[in-house]
Amino acid sequence: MARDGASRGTLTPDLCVIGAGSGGLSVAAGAVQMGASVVLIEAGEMGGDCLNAGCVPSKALLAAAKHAHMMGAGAPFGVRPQPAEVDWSAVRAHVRGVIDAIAPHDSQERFEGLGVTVLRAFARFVDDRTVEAGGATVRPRRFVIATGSRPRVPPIPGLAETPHLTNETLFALAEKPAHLLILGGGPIGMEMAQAHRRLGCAVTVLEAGRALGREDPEAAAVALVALRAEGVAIRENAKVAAAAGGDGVTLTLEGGETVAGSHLLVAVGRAPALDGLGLDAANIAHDDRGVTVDAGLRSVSNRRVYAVGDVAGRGQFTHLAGHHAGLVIRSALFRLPVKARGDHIPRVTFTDPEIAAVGPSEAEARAAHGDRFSVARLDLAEVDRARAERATEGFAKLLIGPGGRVLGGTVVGRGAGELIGVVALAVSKGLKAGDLAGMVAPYPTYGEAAKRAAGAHFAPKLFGNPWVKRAVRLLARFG
Ligand SMILES: Cc1cc2nc3c(=O)[nH]c(=O)nc-3n(C[C@H](O)[C@H](O)[C@H](O)COP(=O)(O)OP(=O)(O)OC[C@H]3O[C@@H](n4cnc5c(N)ncnc54)[C@H](O)[C@@H]3O)c2cc1C
Ligand SMILES: NC(=O)c1ccc[n+]([C@@H]2O[C@H](COP(=O)([O-])OP(=O)(O)OC[C@H]3O[C@@H](n4cnc5c(N)ncnc54)[C@H](O)[C@@H]3O)[C@@H](O)[C@H]2O)c1
Repeated sequence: MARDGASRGTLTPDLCVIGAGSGGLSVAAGAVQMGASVVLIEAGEMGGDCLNAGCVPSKALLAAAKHAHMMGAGAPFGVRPQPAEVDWSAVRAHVRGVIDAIAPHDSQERFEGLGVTVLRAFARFVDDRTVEAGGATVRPRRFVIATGSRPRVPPIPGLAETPHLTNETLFALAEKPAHLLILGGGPIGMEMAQAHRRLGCAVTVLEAGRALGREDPEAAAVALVALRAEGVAIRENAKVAAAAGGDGVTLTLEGGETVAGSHLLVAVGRAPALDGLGLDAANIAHDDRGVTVDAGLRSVSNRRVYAVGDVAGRGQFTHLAGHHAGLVIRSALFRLPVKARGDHIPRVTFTDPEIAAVGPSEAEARAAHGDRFSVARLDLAEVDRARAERATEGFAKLLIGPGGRVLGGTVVGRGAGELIGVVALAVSKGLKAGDLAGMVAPYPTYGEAAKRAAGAHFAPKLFGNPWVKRAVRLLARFG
């Protein structure tokens, strides 16, 4: 079967999906299995950013780093610690091996086996209903743009000419950085800072504002204390004015101070991948967040077109792209009305301790609900499993709105990413604090934290309440 578009002529499928990353693959797999004809166009590697240069390699690298860290951290458990010896090329092979193990699931062969026509070429709109890719012309009933995002490189004088890494090159780096400078203290910057530090690199993060600035500030503080204690140098409010190469990299801060390192990773956010796609030829409105879509993820200016994932401008997560895919399938194939909500989409930053959240920030919830809003929280120091594992730093915090409804929450600590699932379910289904408090969580698990945080919401009403005490005494008289 041809792997580019050259021999295919004009194709007229139900759906043409542009981009075979998290969003595009989910749309294509779902749609073809429901009977739609699908053309999927991918210019680069099948699997997109998540598999090749994002979630998968970053979490695999963090896993290796965690092992190295644990070897040096046995003392409190009565286990003699050993300094870890890191074999950088073996760590690389581990990361590659994890990608290779997942790749078949996203492969051209698997999708062709499902009945999808896969074109390995760069797609470009030539008019409002036609895309060209390689030698093929595609005129589908509907388009789904799923082209993702690319790393943003800020216009710092000298940076373009200075050798620097991004997520696209970091995981293939052959040599171990002696001193990794990281521009940007968001999720990519902080996850990679901890991974490299634990694998034996010196690491300095230069963040223009507040590190982990999108997280709950109290939760971010817990993670930042841990990272600093491990030796990650984190410089906040650090404005880089110039960059220069040579023997390594030198960054000059506003004010003149210089910071030097062996390598530089740029992780200052993402830009939608729309270059060369020909959106203007197709009357597809777009801005610097991505394709301009309505609540149903449909282009506001070309109704044949949907956008999903990073390029839809509503957040950058694999699970969000997957969620978008489900909505678009419902809309494009079954013509059902759909509305993309954001309030129930969880987010996790995989530092150790992890930070996980869903719903609005505490400040947003307070502004929206005033007196009818409250916070219920539990410190992990009160959870027996956390005590047993000496992982007591952190907390679970629930945001509770009118009528006891769970609006969202934040968990910071070991396993926070697993714990947030139940809070996300509560938000998505409109559950109340009483529902979470009534859940039976197995003992001893971190899962108790969400239940007991919800319980803390009721404790003053139940335990400090003279009416409750009076009722109990009264009922006791009846034997
Ligand atoms: C370092 C890093 C770590 C991350 N970790 C996590 C995490 O732990 N959890 C999480 O949920 N998210 C994480 N993300 C975010 C996640 O990777 C993205 O949100 C997700 O990949 C978005 O999926 P997508 O389908 O929108 O785009 P992508 O996966 O980027 O796929 C887009 C595809 O479109 C192709 N393409 C682009 N233009 C064209 C064109 N004109 N023609 C044909 N093909 C084209 C590209 O080659 C690419 O394969 C991470 C991202 C990074 C960078
Ligand atoms: N665990 C996850 O789910 C995960 C992990 C990594 C990435 N991602 C996704 O990828 C997205 C992109 O991550 P990111 O960390 O690149 O971006 P980000 O936008 O989340 O964070 C970028 C950080 O860089 C800082 N910054 C911007 N310009 C700067 C400059 N010139 N100098 C110094 N600092 C500067 C910002 O203040 C911000 O703190 C995330 O928002 C997230 O959606 C998710």
